[in-house]
Amino acid sequence: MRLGIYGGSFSPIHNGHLLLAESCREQCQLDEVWFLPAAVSPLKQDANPASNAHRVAMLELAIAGNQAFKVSPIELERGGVSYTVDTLREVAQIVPHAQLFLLIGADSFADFFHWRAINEICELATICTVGRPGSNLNDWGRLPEVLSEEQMLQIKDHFVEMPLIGLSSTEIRQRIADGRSIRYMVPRSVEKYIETQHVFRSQVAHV
Ligand SMILES: Nc1ncnc2c1ncn2[C@@H]1O[C@H](COP(=O)(O)OP(=O)(O)OP(=O)(O)O)[C@@H](O)[C@H]1O
Ligand SMILES: O=C(O)c1ccc[n+]([C@@H]2O[C@H](COP(=O)([O-])O)[C@@H](O)[C@H]2O)c1
Repeated sequence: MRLGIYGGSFSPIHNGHLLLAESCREQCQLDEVWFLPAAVSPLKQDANPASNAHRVAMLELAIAGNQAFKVSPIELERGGVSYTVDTLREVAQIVPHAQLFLLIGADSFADFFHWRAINEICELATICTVGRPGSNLNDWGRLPEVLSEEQMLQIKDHFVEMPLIGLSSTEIRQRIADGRSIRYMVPRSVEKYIETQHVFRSQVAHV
C-alpha cells in the first residue's frame, strides 16, 4: 500500500491542509493519508497549540466520511519533540509493507535542511512537496550539500500541483481572537467545534 504521512501542528486544521492531502492522494496515487498531529513541532517549540484532545477532535471532524484519511496519534503518544525521522521509523514498523510518502508544504520544505536526519528521512519515505504562497519550491538553499542527486531528483519528481491557498492556522487563530469569521476557511464541523468548545479563546495572547 502507498501511505501518505502528513505531520503538522493542525492548530486548527484548515482547508489548505485538506486540499494538500487530497491533492497528494490523487497525484501520488496514495491508498491512505495519515494526519499526525505533532506533540511538539521541532522548529516551533515555543508555540502554544490547542490541546492534543482538541486538535485530534478537530482532525477527526475534518476528515469524517473520507475513507482514505486517518488520524494517527503516534506522535502525541510518543510525547516529547516530534522528529519526523522517529515517526517514519515507527510507521515503517507498524506497516512494514507500506511504501511511505511524506507530505510537506513549501514553507516547511524551506526549512528541510535543518530537520533531523534528512538523509534517513529520504531513505524511509518519498518526499512530496506542495506549493504555498510566500515560499519558493525552486529555492533549494543548502540541500544540494547534503542530499544526493538521486534524492533530489526523486523530490523534484514528486512536486504536487495544487491551487495556492493563502490560509494558515495562525491567521485563523488571529481571526478567532478578533471575533472575525472563519467560515469556509475550515470545515463547518470544525468551525462549530471551535465555537462550542471555546477553543483558542484562552489563547488570545498566543495567536
Ligand atoms: N495553505 C497551505 N498551503 C500549503 N501547505 C500548507 C498550508 N498550510 C499548511 N501547510 C503545510 O501543512 C503542514 C502542517 O502545517 P501547520 O499545521 O504548521 O499549519 P500552518 O497553517 O502552517 O500553521 P501555523 O500558522 O500555526 O504555523 C506543513 O507542511 C505546512 O507547510
Ligand atoms: O524532524 C524534524 O527535524 C522536523 C523539523 C520541523 C518540522 N518537522 C515536522 O514537520 C511537520 C510540520 O511542522 P510545523 O511546525 O509546520 O507544524 C510536523 O510534523 C513536524 O514534526 C520535523
